[in-house]
Amino acid sequence: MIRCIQKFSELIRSAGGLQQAQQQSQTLSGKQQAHRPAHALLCPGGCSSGDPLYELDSLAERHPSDALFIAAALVATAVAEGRPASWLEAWADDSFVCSSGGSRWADGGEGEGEGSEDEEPDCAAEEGWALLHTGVLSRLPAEARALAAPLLDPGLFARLLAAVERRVLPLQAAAAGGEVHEATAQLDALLALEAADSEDGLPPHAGADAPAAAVTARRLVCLLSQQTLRVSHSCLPRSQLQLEPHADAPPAMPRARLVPLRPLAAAEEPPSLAWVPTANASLEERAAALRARFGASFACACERCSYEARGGSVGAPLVALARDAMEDGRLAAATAMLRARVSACRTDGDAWMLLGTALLGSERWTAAHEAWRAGAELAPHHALLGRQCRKDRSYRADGVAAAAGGAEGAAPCEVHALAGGGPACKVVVSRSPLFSAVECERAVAAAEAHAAKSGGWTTSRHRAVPTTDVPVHEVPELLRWFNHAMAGRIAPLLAAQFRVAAADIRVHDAFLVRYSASGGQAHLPLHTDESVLSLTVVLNDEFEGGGTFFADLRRSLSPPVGHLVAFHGRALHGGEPIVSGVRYIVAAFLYVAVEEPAAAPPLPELFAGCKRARRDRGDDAMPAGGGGGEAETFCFGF
Ligand SMILES: O=C(O)CCC(=O)C(=O)O
Ligand SMILES: [Fe+2]
Repeated sequence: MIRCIQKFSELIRSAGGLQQAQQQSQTLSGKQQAHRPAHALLCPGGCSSGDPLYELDSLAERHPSDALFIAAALVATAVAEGRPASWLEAWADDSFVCSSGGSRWADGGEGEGEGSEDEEPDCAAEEGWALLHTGVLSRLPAEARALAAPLLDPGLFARLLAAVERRVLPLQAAAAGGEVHEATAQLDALLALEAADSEDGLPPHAGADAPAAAVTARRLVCLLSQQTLRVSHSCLPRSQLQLEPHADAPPAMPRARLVPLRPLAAAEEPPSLAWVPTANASLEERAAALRARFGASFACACERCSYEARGGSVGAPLVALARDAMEDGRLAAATAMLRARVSACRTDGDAWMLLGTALLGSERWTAAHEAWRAGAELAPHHALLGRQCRKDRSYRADGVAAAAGGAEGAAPCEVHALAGGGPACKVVVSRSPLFSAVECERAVAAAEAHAAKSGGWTTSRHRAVPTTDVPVHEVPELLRWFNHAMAGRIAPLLAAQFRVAAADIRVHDAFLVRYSASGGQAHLPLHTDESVLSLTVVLNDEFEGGGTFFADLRRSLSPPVGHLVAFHGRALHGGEPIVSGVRYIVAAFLYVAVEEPAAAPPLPELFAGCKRARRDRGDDAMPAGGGGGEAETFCFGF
């Protein structure tokens, strides 16, 4: 049996997004990469009977409540994180709200309610401490043992157990019984205690700049049912633990649960979690971590280990392995697995779709679109592939590829060089309008009419940094206008400015964006686009503020109606907040078709030096309204 205490840092990371998740009522996803030192100290997985941690596990299991388990987790956390004994003392000794009865663990007078004196003395506290003490010390390096000793004190452990029974078990019961208000109120009190700790100069719980939500996670760890944690290890885990808002209306107690990371690789696949860091860890690194965790004879037999050990194997769940690799950012490995999959099973639409996505993530735009096209032909009933290909066709039909002329006659531009150095590392702004006011008005009217009859503007087509928009290819009038403009006016301008062949420019996505100062979206946070080149076309001027903000330039560019701003997709930029009115633009993400020799990245020399930017959105380069958090990559939807 493998039972694991907790993936603390995963919970903390999940909880970091908790408020966001509550707002967006969506669960967090994606495999978390985490170091789990507390778990490593306590996990009985791989141990056999006689090992103190195995015995502690059995003792905790025999006990009717989770108290022993939780108290041991707290001690292991304190040891693993180098906390002072006062951190555990604060847990054990505070006069924290105690709404339930007394404790069976309390030693002489520590238990609060009636009953504690009368109950049978329970030797599990002593026995539990002895097992914890021996087991944890045996896993610590010699030099860490002296530091851990004060945390492994028997009296402190007994008081901790008492406190867990007093405080945590009622919380658990309240949460389980649906008394979410009661549980939330008590949790708040715990958080107040935590805040007092920090004011006293105790180390903050999850690093100096951890968000407050991380603290919540620490406490919530204690609310988890042991049952949730009885899951075996796999380097290709089926699930992960996540904190989620309670389904009931807020204020409600968030809860942790196992969430699937992917579809089953095989019908009989058992549930699994990764108990060692697996993202970007080699077979050897994982094996070493697993041996350290589960004992010298532990050998992982998961699908990923088997596949990697044999250098690829027939019958491996390639799509599941590829998804996992993509989550870790191992895109070349994912691409190879998916290529193997689609040559073995040419009609696997999911594999073709993912292959395109992996190629896109590697900025192999041409190959990505080609994979989607080939997939749609071979798996004609695959809905996503079908949509993608219809979209690609709509921008090609009478569009960019038809641009006969080269750069000759292209409209002149004002050029702003960006840091990075390559010839494409710049922003260009047309010196004269490319579009008449009438054309722009018509485009806006077409988008508004489409939104009115099709249920409104879309707000979630783009994953990381969504705009409020209407996809150009879904509005025939807009599409005709846009394709015509691309071929005749935009592509020649881009060809002249960015030294690419006009006929090679392809549209990856195009959309008409609406910003509103009075409700709706008023700005777009800093981000990079999923494109080789991007452009915006200004469609109106009935607003104040606004413009396309460029971090490198530290300013917004906001030319008059009909003008175009174009830049390479790696430039960090955003939509400057508007302060009044409504702002409309067309935005387009473009790539350049290349004859791609199998593995070469496209246009290496053109973009040399233009690293894809990753900076905080809260950077002072961003004017008010930028918000906090990470700069994101703008990914398209349909
Ligand atoms: O609002 C703007 O000017 C920028 C829009 C943008 O960056 C985008 O849609 O990706
Ligand atoms: Fe953008």
